[in-house]
Amino acid sequence: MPVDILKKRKIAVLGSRSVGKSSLILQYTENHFVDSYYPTIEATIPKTITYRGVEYECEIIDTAGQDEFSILNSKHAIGIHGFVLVYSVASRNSLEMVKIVYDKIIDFCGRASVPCVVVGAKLDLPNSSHVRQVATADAESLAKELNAAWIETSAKLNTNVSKVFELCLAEIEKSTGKGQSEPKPSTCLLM
Ligand SMILES: Nc1nc2c(ncn2[C@@H]2O[C@H](COP(=O)(O)OP(=O)(O)OP(=O)(O)O)[C@@H](O)[C@H]2O)c(=O)[nH]1
Repeated sequence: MPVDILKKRKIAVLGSRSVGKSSLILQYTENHFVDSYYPTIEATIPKTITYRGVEYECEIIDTAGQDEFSILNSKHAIGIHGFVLVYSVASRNSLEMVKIVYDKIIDFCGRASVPCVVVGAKLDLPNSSHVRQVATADAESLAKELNAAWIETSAKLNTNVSKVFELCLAEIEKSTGKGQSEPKPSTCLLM
């Protein structure tokens, strides 16, 4: 009888400070939301995800918020199968940070592209022009440029939260080469 290969996937969640990375993960893994803000240092959360009838043993890596000057931690680039890049729909800067972080990952890994989902968080915030700073069309077009999936979510209302991780697994599977049984995690570019 064939022995099933345990499908292990590492997913890193990156983006600016306070965009809602931890809240997204907490809602997904523990089904609750907290209004208070506690800056993340770093955490790895195990989660078994069943997607299209297949069980994946995932490690979701929650990271401290990045800015344009932060250096990408090698742990958040090497050995990662898929990336969730989060911005807040109420922060234009945080969308710009998605592109900056993506470019840092690409530079680090020396690959033309990496499996990625761009996530617009805090969808529940009022849709008025003085709150919402990111038009869906702008975010969608950035995701297209990065060859990434895109979705808007609310961790507060649990909208589209599980879809984020399913999309990420779909992107990872898409990147698996023909004849390859398992996707290659990102590696470091040797200079
Ligand atoms: N309205 C609303 N607020 C949210 C949502 N998600 C997160 N928040 C709030 O935004 C703040 C920051 O959320 P975090 O999840 O800690 O953000 P983070 O990106 O992990 O922050 P860092 O650890 O600094 O990188 C908290 O006060 C959350 O309650 C959401 O979907 N809707």
